[in-house]
Amino acid sequence: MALKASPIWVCPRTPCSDLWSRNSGSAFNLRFDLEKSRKWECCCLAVLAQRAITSVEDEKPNVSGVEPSWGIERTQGNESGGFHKDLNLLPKPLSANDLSSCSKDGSKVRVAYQGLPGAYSEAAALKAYPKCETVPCDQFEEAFKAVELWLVDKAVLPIENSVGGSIHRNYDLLLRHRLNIVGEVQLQVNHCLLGLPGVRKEEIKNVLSHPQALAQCDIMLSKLGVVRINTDDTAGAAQMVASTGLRDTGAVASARAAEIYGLDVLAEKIQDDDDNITRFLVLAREHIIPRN
Ligand SMILES: O=C(O)C(=O)Cc1ccccc1
Repeated sequence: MALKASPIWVCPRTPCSDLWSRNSGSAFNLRFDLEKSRKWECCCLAVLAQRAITSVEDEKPNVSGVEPSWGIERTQGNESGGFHKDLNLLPKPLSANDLSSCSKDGSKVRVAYQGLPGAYSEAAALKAYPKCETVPCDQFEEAFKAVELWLVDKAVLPIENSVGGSIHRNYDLLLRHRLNIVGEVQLQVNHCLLGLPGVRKEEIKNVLSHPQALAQCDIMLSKLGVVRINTDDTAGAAQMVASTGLRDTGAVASARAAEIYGLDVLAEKIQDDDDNITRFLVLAREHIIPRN
């Protein structure tokens, strides 16, 4: 059974669905984003133009002075007239430092993710861009669309887990959309059993969570003999426990979700495998162009 999180926003971050709703604030958002996208395009063009100028200026005429010799310098005093490559002009490999928290126009990067505040995907977004504005979306599909429509700069998508393996549905999404993979984040996932304040874990009869999270905590949940109920994301499960006020219902989610939704952590690190790592992809409209 898939439950849907009720739309109670505890955290003041902008939910993705709000970005294209018809209220006046969102219309402003959209105008603002279009304006930003224009600025961004101008900025990109300026960068490309600058690169073109730099490349031309860097060009040293070869012997005939006709053909360009970009990236290649004549060796001084080399009688045979051989050439060597200037290694500084070769593209440098990309590194995690290439994930800047600022977009090209200097504004904060906005990163869409599926779920509510406190979801692991949000943690992944913040790991990739520590100062970013995270934008929660109901579904992955919406996170993709938010990038395609220039409402946000990036999206994060869980793609595989060290225990559960590939998340096939998300590979399908990558094929259906034309976004580029511009980075990856690996997140150590420590699941907690959450419940209403004052509840003991023995009182829990039902546990809500994302199917991956429930599967990763199979041993603990079997020991407790609870009924498992699927939700869209782990933070949504925590929010549901908090909003329904059911004392016999718990959630598998992060310690941060417990904090956000005012729940108690009844048990920590309840995943079967201690080394539970999820790999997330960072997606964007633009390609990464290795810098020179
Ligand atoms: O539901 C979440 O919090 C997610 O981000 C998806 C997920 C679920 C379980 C492990 C890692 C990511």
